[in-house]
Amino acid sequence: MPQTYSLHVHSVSGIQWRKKWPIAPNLEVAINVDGIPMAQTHRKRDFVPMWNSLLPFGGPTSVIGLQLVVKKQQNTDQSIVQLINAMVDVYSFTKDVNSLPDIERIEGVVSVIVQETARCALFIREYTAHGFAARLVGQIISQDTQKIQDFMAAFDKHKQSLDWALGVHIAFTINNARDIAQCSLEVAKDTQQLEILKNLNPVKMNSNRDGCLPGTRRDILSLIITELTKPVSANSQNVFWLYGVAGAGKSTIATSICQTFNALGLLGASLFFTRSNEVSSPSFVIRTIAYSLAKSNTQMASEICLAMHQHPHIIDASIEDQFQRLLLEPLMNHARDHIHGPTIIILDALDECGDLESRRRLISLISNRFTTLPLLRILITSRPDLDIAAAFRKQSSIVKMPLDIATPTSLEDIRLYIDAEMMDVRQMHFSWDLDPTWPGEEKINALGTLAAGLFIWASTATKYLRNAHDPNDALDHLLKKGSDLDALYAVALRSTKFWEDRTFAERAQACLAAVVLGKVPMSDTTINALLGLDAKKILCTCLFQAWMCIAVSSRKICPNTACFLW
Ligand SMILES: Nc1ncnc2c1ncn2[C@@H]1O[C@H](COP(=O)(O)OP(=O)(O)OP(=O)(O)O)[C@@H](O)[C@H]1O
Repeated sequence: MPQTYSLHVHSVSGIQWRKKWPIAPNLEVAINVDGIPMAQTHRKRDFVPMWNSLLPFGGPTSVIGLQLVVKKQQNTDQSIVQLINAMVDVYSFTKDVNSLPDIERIEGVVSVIVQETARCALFIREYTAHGFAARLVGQIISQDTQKIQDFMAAFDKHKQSLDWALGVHIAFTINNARDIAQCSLEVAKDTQQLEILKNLNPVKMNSNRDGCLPGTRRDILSLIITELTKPVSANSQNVFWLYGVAGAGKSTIATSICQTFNALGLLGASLFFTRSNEVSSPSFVIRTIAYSLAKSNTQMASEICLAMHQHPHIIDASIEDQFQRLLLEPLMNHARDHIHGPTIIILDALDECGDLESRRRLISLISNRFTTLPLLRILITSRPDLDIAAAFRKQSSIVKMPLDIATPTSLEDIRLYIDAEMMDVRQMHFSWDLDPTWPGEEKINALGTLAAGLFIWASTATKYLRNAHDPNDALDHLLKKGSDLDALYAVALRSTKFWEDRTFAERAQACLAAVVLGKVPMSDTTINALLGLDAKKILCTCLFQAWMCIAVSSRKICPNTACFLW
């Protein structure tokens, strides 16, 4: 089956092939550098200049740059120098790029090599930024020597695979090579250990989602990857909070980050909470992270099994105890003997994990204690719900990353998304014989304006068009009707659960109606007067998202929206 590939280059994390849209008649290659589209081709001869153009970002140039730095700083550390030479050696094939027989033949091997390069580069960065003084006196920890040897063996094997792939046929060595590449991050194979670990009773959350459309979210993805891969030093921040309104695209960004680090073998755990799912409970969080970490690293598996042996009732203990015994202590023991690249933990949609009451202690644990965890970098996404925002905002060691829907880049991302989705709509409705440029730039822009930076609106609108009988009619209807965000606002407002308080609901109803009918302006003073001080905070929280959307897009709220609430 012909397939499309895009080659993503991150200046910090290396290169990554991503399979996308298995519909192209030919192999199609798109190159993005740090998310910025550079080129796209169907033909091999176009691939050569593209490949050359990315060398400064992820190819030999940066590897050689790294070599110089390390050599200068650390003449005595021959093992690392040898490792870097092995990396450079593997890239020597790029000189022969003109003689490549066929991209398809080598894509698998190249994919593995670039992933391995990224992991190796992260290891070297960590290595050079960590415990440098100790190595100046010639000390190198035995585990690190082993790790360097593993990397070198893997590069050697990749080089052989590449020669083979170039000379013989399609590179099905990928599986074999990938096995070797992952040898330093072996899963816990010991069946006895696995049996013990199962007692953690972890939950499985569906992470089978699509990440960002290539070309979208490049700024924020690049920023997050850069932050997550910074070498850890004693005072560096390791918890990152990406927050934004409902439907802004947070989970999709988290999915892309998850896929990137999973491909690099650096993902420790990922939990995607959903409100409707009973396993999205705060009580499962710590033990599920511990289980995933153990599965991704044999030494951590041993440490956690030991902790479970020493504390047989840990599963029934408080989450604070679980944090101490199953995460903090094992990680501390592990960190003492190993230098690591980052291990990434992703907690997506924290606002959907339990409710205000049940997650109170988890939020406190995250804001006060997660920052002390060695080795881990933790990415958290959520709406800015009051409890989460209050706890995280006051904690200076948590990095706050707002996902602003009103920026020109967000609006452009949505436009890109609508454009790509329209291609699908055209293909789906081929019987209408739509023009290849349908629906045209003007209508795409109009849809983008209506979406006002909200991906959820754009995705709902394009779903509606896909399912419509006559897409032309449906599109005109949609454009005439304006942005029917009522349903979306209703979900956002209702999800706050404050509506169960009858007094509050009645007051808010009156307040909202007055604002909607234009009797009073929407201002803090009005809200104060109508709801009283106590309710002000609540109102700020629960209407924040919806009203912010309206303010951004300069649209008026429709009275029907309010009707959904009571
Ligand atoms: N960069 C993107 N590329 C393609 N689709 C996207 C992108 N961002 C968001 N979407 C689509 O928009 C919809 C909403 O996005 P998402 O669920 O990530 O928002 P959210 O901010 O996590 O919302 P909530 O707070 O309600 O959980 C999804 O259906 C997703 O497929």
